[in-house]
Formats: sequence, C-alpha cells, structure tokens
Amino acid sequence: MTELRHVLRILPSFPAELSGFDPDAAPADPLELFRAWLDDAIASGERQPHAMTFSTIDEDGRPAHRTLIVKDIDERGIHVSSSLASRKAAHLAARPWAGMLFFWRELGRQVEVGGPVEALSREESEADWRERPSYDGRENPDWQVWALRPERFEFLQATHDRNHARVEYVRDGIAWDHRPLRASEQVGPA
Ligand SMILES: Cc1cc2nc3c(=O)[nH]c(=O)nc-3n(C[C@H](O)[C@H](O)[C@H](O)COP(=O)(O)O)c2cc1C
Repeated sequence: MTELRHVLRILPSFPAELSGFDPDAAPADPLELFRAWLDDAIASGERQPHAMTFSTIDEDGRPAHRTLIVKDIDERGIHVSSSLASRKAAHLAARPWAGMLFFWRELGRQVEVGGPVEALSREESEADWRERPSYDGRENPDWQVWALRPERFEFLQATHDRNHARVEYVRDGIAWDHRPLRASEQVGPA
C-alpha cells in the first residue's frame, strides 16, 4: 500500500453523532425537507452551509463544476448569482439546466438537486449585486441572478453502517412523487 493510500484509508469519516432519518416518514414536499436540513446546517455553526457544488454542461456535453452560494429560495426555485461573462453563464445560456450538490459534513448529510434554470430580472440582479459584502457603490450590468426550479431531489443521511438512508423526489408537473432508495441501490463510500 502506498503511503498516500494508507493515509487516505485511516482518515476519520462521519461524526460520532448522526441524526436518524426515516425515508418512509419523509414529507410530501421536498422543499420542506430541504429547508429543514438547511436550517439544521445553519444552526450547526458549519461554515458556509449555503455553499454547494453547482454543475453545468459545456458545449461538448461535458460536466463542469464550481462552488456557489445560495442567495434565496422562493416559488421560482433556488437562487444563485454570478457574472454573465463567466463560463457557467455561457453554459446556462446554451443549456439552461443545472445540478446542485450540498454536503453538510458535520451532519453527514448530502442533497442533490437538479432542474431547469431561469434568469431572473435586471432589478433582482442589481439588488443582489448591491447586497454583496464587496459592493463599493459601482454598478455591474454583468451581474445575474438565476433560479433553479427543482425537478429532482435526492436526500442522504449517512449512517455508521454505511447503509445510508436515502430518498428520491421527482416532480411530475407541479406534483411531487417520492420513494426511499433501497439498500440494493446504495452506492455509498466503502
Ligand atoms: C465558498 C465559495 C463560494 C463561491 N460563491 C460564488 C458565487 O456565489 N458566485 C460566483 O460567481 N462565484 C462564486 N465562487 C467562485 C466560483 O466557484 C467560480 O470559481 C467562479 O464563479 C467562476 O466559475 P465558472 O468559471 O465555472 O463560471 C465561490 C467560490 C467558493 C470557494
């Protein structure tokens, strides 16, 4: 075994205390569960609980990823913001669909979200720009807010036996269906 391989094998994984999660008792509305888990992550004191991996597809069909922070959540979806001159903006203009992956490591929780992405108004984009901590009074016409309207969620609560509890939600029009993902569908870390 190489030294790196050994170092990687003995790293601590999940925290000693993990919440229980019963996929059979999951609420009908995934946004309710998402808000509860985001609130838990904020309350846990974890740094940047609103940060996630935001994935787009490039012009060759290849995935691209970067960290973004969530700016708001409303009936249009989960909001993010960035520059219209960015790579992600070009990807979204060509293929307005994205994925989000939240990992709250101190809670052993992961949430994957996917759905179409819509650019929000100039006014909302300007307001977001002005609310940034680095705002210096200058406007930025290149700043844009987008809303990802979820059409699929997958929630995972880690367990020490690696039999992680998972539930998948799929939207059909405005109605959501959900089902626990069974052990045979587990693909968690070894
Ligand atoms: C914790 C963290 C939060 C970030 N939040 C944002 C963000 O909200 N908006 C943004 O444009 N870039 C943010 N970035 C920078 C992006 O990860 C990325 O480097 C940048 O947006 C360029 O991405 P692109 O070239 O794929 O378009 C953040 C980076 C980190 C590490």
